[in-house]
Amino acid sequence: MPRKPKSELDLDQLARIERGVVATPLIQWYPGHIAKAEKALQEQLSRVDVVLEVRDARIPLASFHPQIPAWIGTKPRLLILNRVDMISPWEREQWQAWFRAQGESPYCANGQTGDGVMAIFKAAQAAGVTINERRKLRGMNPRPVRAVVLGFPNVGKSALINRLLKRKIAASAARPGVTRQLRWIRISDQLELLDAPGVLPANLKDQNAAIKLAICDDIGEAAYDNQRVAAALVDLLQDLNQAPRLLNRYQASLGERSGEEYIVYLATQRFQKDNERTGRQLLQDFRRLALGPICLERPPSP
Ligand SMILES: Nc1nc2c(ncn2[C@@H]2O[C@H](COP(=O)(O)OP(=O)(O)OP(=O)(O)O)[C@@H](O)[C@H]2O)c(=O)[nH]1
Repeated sequence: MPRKPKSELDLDQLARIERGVVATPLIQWYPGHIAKAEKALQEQLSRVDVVLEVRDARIPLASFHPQIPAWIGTKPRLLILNRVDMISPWEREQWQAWFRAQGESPYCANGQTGDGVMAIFKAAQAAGVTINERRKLRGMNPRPVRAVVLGFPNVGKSALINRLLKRKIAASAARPGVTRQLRWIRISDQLELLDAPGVLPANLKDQNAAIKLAICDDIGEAAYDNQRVAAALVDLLQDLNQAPRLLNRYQASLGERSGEEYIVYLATQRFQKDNERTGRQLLQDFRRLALGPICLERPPSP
């Protein structure tokens, strides 16, 4: 049986995206909430010396927030790939090499265990040395470096802050949208951090990125259909030659099925023909590592 082509944007949906309606075929999010969060954040950004940009290691490209470069201008920035425990060591090496080739040196971290956090702490403090040297020249007293932690919802910003602080101060939970307010937190005499709510671009036109964000639950208060997003995950696993993981987990082989067909098939085999529940379960299994550590993106070829 030939594989079915994946669903494409229909013209009406494309037109809505072009008109600036915040929508993608699968994912819909709420501009009011975003605008409010962004305004508050931009007000604070002028006070910030260094930016810690956190991305999800499972989707290092899709979790790039397109507005961050414009927001931070020339401020120093540390790139952090968090959730590195959720990808394989090989995938991690591939991505580090790719970023290095782009002139970036990402810090790899695990917000749950604190691995990699000390290096970030030191780098953020080091960025402040120049700032205080300049202040000294102007006859001003030194002050702690002010850093902001920025990234999509649920990428692990608060977990990283808690690890930096060695205690739980920032609310962190396994669902997006936990951090609601901007808050300055003093980490040490040399470092203050601004914990910001996860920020979503008001206008994400790349539907592939939106789907990956939804698969990883990095999309905040968005509405989407679990069944279709799970089908997209199956298609992605197939493209990454990772379909055997589905067989291992569910004893149901993908074969030549499309993602959508697989969900229906799996629902029949394992979930009393409940397609929605099957989609939800598959997404949950991926997010809880029941399918094993997997990076959903490969570094682009040079
Ligand atoms: N496996 C794993 N889980 C992590 C990691 N970092 C954070 N988490 C978990 O992911 C969930 C979300 O983390 P948060 O720190 O709340 O994420 P956030 O970016 O602050 O989320 P918002 O408040 O929505 O912006 C929590 O359950 C964390 O324990 C990591 O590196 N690996």
